[in-house]
Amino acid sequence: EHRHAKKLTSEQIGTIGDATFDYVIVGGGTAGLTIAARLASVASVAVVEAGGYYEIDYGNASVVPLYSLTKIDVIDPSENFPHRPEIDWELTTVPQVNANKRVIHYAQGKTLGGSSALNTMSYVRSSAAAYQRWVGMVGDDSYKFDNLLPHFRKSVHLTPPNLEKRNAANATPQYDTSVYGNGGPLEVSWNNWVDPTITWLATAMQAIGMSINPKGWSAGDLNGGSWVPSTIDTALATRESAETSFLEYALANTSLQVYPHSTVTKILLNGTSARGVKVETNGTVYELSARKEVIISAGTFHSPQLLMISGIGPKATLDELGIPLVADLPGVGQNLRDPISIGTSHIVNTISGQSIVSNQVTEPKALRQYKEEAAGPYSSAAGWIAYERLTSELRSTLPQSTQEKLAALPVDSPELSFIAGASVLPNGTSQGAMSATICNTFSVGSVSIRSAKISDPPIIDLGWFSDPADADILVAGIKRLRQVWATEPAQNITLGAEVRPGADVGTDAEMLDYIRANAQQIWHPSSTCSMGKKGDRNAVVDSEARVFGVEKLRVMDFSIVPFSIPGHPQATVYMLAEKIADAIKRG
Ligand SMILES: Cc1cc2nc3c(=O)[nH]c(=O)nc-3n(C[C@H](O)[C@H](O)[C@H](O)COP(=O)(O)OP(=O)(O)OC[C@H]3O[C@@H](n4cnc5c(N)ncnc54)[C@H](O)[C@@H]3O)c2cc1C
Repeated sequence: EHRHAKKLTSEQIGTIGDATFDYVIVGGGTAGLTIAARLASVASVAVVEAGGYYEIDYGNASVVPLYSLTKIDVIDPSENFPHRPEIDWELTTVPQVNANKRVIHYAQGKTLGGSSALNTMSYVRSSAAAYQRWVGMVGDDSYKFDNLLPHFRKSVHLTPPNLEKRNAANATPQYDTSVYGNGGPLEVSWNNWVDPTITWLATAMQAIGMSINPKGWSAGDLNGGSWVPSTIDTALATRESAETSFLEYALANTSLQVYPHSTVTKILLNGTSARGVKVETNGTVYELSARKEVIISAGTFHSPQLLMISGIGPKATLDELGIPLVADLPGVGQNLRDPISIGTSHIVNTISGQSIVSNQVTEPKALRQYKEEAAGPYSSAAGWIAYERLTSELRSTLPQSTQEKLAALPVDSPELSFIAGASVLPNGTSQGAMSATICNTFSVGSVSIRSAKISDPPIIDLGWFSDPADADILVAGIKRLRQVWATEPAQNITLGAEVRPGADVGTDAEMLDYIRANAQQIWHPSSTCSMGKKGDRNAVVDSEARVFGVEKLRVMDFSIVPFSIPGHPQATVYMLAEKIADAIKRG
């Protein structure tokens, strides 16, 4: 039941053919729909999106919260990933030389809502310390957490957790109501059901010091543990994305024009001034002109691709491909940061959402609960996340060079995050899982192009472990998680020996090997069009997202975040789009 999919009316679909708007937005994803909705309240705006409605193209897999962990098969990172070209860009990386030459499939939403339509829905802002670091990198105090707070608040409508439906006294979310916001289009709340296995793992993390953070994950302090809020419509227990929030809002309140199933193939320029974009819809090619600005919101991999194809990027790359140079910006595509993660798991004696819905006896009740009450296992996505700085004991086991790198980071920003999860094996057995993810990626990757054609996918090198510090920190992460598994609450539920990494992975060297062979992305890549100060090596846009050296052109999506920020991206993406929309309106 595609409860949310609203078809566009004929007046809301852009007419194919040359046309002129005040603003043309490239990409109807998380950032693109947010900024389009805000600008459309004061100007004429077109948003061009390569995909359609995910609710129609991908069905319940992209709508039912539990499925964000299971049925979204496009998140398979292996080379043999299932092909779903209607909602995924099907990007793959070059072999990762420091990760056993693995080729990684990197899912990215190709649909209205972009990656907010495929993500795991966790809504987690970064730390005040990280935003302070951002202030230093761009030389602009407006990036202090306190100054960003109004923009965070503007996007959100908070619904308090439904404790009756959650029915788990030991999983009552603690949070600071004052920081969320209540007037925005984006629903943020907590799941209507709590997974029992995750409750045990959360208790185990608390047992070794990851105590509950009373303010939760939106107040600028990422330390301790918390029941994580989600972008979820709790009344229906369905995914909230940029499409169900900002696009719906804009369609009801503005005359935004949407060009679905349409691909921007090039930015059009008059000298060094953007004048519009070239678009292709079902083989028809036309131009959309922008009286005021073109805004690129095509995501971390496609925004740099589009800039380079249009002559904005590293001169050497453009020269090699015979692309006429418009602006020599060496930083385009050059500062890719991808946080890396490693998992641990045990067989457990507890039930989980997935074990309930995969059992023929218990599934019908779960389905009834979901359909009739918007509750039960199907209504529940992510659960518990803890953030931590390394304990001094574990820090002292790291190589000196890695300790020095960590010492250069802000003192109150976390170094590892731990996510609790649960899954079911084919024989119906429950498995408890905890992963460790680095919060500050030192390794640097890149995005480049193989031709001037948008249909040729970008060349993506995630650069995994190009800086050995990242692998060292993951070794510390495995050790920390083994301490969690050794606590009484975890021991109460585990059966048999560790499944992953397994008893044969004991020494640091064995753990490093294991990490190179098994580490994964958590789909938070950033920084390929970094914000920075003019002339800085990686700087592509200024603090108002304007592309250096090109007039009337901005990039506004997660690619402009200048480093890998702790936390989860989407809260910051929505906030940034609000902030830049305000700047444009003021300007
Ligand atoms: C599997 C997965 C799980 C995740 N889990 C979480 C999570 O739990 N919490 C969290 O905060 N973040 C999570 N993320 C990350 C988060 O969703 C993204 O960082 C964020 O949505 C990126 O927003 P964006 O606007 O930069 O790009 P996107 O939302 O990806 O938008 C880019 C849009 O541009 C369109 N586009 C690209 N090129 C063109 C073109 N040439 N012409 C027309 N359209 C084009 C794309 O189709 C897409 O719609 C996850 C991501 C994934 C993939």
